[in-house]
Amino acid sequence: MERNNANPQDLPMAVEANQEGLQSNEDLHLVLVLRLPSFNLPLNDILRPHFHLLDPADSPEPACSFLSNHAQSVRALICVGYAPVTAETLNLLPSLELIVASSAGVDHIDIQECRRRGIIMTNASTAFAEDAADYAVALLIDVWRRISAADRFLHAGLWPVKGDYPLASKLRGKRVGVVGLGSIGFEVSKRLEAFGCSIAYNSRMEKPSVPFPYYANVLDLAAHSDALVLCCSLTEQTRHIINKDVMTALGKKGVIINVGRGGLIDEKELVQFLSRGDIGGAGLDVFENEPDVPRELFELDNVVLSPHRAVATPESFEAVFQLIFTNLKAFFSNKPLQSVYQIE
Ligand SMILES: O=CC(=O)O
Repeated sequence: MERNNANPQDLPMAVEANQEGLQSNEDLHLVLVLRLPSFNLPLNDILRPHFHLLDPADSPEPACSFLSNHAQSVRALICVGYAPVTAETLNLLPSLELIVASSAGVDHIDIQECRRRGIIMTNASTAFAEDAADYAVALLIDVWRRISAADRFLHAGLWPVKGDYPLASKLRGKRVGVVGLGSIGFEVSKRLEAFGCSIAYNSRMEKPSVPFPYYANVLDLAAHSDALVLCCSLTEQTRHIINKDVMTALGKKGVIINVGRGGLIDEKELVQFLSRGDIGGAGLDVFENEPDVPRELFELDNVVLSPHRAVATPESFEAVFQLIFTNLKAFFSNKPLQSVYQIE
């Protein structure tokens, strides 16, 4: 999947030219890049003047032997997109200290093995937060106001035939439960407050600095919400956090928006609940088995579907490249990292 078609020279990167007096490739810090070959970002071109990049995808050698032969002393790894970083891969990298992920979600990385090894991880949710939040709110407005469904009604020429389109639902006054109040969830709550919604949240821990009511479990949050917006990471603890009981608690008018990961929802149950009208609607940017989307969802007018695009704008990719650069530079200069992913 091509994530960005921007040319490196078009990127208004604030990455200054080699200010540290690095003269040759040998002077540059060694960084391993792991990416699926189809992931073709201009990131390597941007980083190459500053770091000595090892990219197995550019080599004819099989990845395993490339890592064994060339990556024994690598201390920093950039994981581009959703390239899996398994315990087996990590075993081939005995000197690894840092993984810089270019994504917000890190469920493709064996984070427990990282914790065991004391490997620090950074992710990109701060760089993606605004775009992901805009998209989540857009999906919610779309479901409540039935914009995509009304669009289909007009495209099908049904207005003159069927008359006025049914009324939809107002945002102001609705209770929205945000699941995961990290950088993305926080941006969602700021936006929805401005629309006159009341916000409550569930997160790994209560956040004392946040004025919204906290629910320690999602079931209680669902029982007190008109919509749930899922913004949390997919981990062993959050897999299928939205299950049958939570959907029942949310109720027949309840709406679910997911910009996190498909695995946060028991998708088979969701399809059943939506098909029976046991919840009110859904806006889904992510799915359990992407790019496969349950076909039943295509038939439902109260469901808005999107192909995992919530975070993706050229501007957010620029911010991610900047973040990756800043974190790598800080790491090699023994300075504090700009963003650290807290492994539980
Ligand atoms: O889903 C997108 C991401 O995790 O960056």
